[in-house]
Amino acid sequence: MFQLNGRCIYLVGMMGSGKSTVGKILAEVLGYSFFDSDKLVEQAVGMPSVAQIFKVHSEAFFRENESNVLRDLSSMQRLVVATGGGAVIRPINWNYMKKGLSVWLDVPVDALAKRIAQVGTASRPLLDQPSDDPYTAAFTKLSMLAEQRGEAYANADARVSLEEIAAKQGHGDVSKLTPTDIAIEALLQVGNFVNEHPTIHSQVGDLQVDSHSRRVQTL
Ligand SMILES: Nc1ncnc2c1ncn2[C@@H]1O[C@H](COP(=O)(O)OP(=O)(O)O)[C@@H](O)[C@H]1O
Ligand SMILES: O=C(O)C1=C[C@@H](OP(=O)(O)O)[C@@H](O)[C@H](O)C1
Ligand SMILES: [Mg+2]
Repeated sequence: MFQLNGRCIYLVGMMGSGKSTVGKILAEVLGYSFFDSDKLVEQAVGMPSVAQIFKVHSEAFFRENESNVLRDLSSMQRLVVATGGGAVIRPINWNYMKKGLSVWLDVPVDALAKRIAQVGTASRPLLDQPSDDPYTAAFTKLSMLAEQRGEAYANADARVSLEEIAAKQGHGDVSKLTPTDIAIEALLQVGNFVNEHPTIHSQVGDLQVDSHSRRVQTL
């Protein structure tokens, strides 16, 4: 059982880790609104895709707009925000995200590359290497990024490790985990963090997570 007091939840993690997919489920369960920061940057810039923003402008231009979006969101309440995978590399973004709670979706690189190969790399400009097949392109670049960014993701308040969930479920296969399994673990980890870092307590709005019955109840 824990209470969020309307604090926003920011999902961080590598491309393909499921931030956008799991974020929508979390928002629904919590009665929060969902925002995808990539979509908000597209709207702010007036372009239809992140890929086009990278192409017409630059990664630096995208990062500047990404920070502006996170700054604007940080003054709001009751949001689940799926950040872009690179949001963690700018310290200023942590100033914004620390106004709420951050959750790292920690997914093995091989699983990330398999997911991305299924949908293609076109929408993720950093992975789009036309000379390679999509799995190899994604795996090679993601391995490098994971190495560079590992410590930045570890700044998050809570970590959801797919390897740990799969081990708990007794099969060790992360590809069997559904977005719902991951959302439930995220709620449990957020609950642990909130309970270990108590703020002023009130009974109304407390959340009770029961991972066996898969129920989340607002008291
Ligand atoms: N638990 C999961 N199992 C299998 N595929 C998933 C899972 N979560 C997300 N995906 C798929 O992986 C891809 C990347 O997910 P997405 O939510 O867009 O990640 P992110 O926003 O972190 O880049 C999407 O095609 C999505 O449908
Ligand atoms: O990791 C990154 O640097 C990026 C991740 C993307 O978002 P997703 O993590 O939702 O794919 C998007 O912001 C952009 O292509 C850059
Ligand atoms: Mg996304």
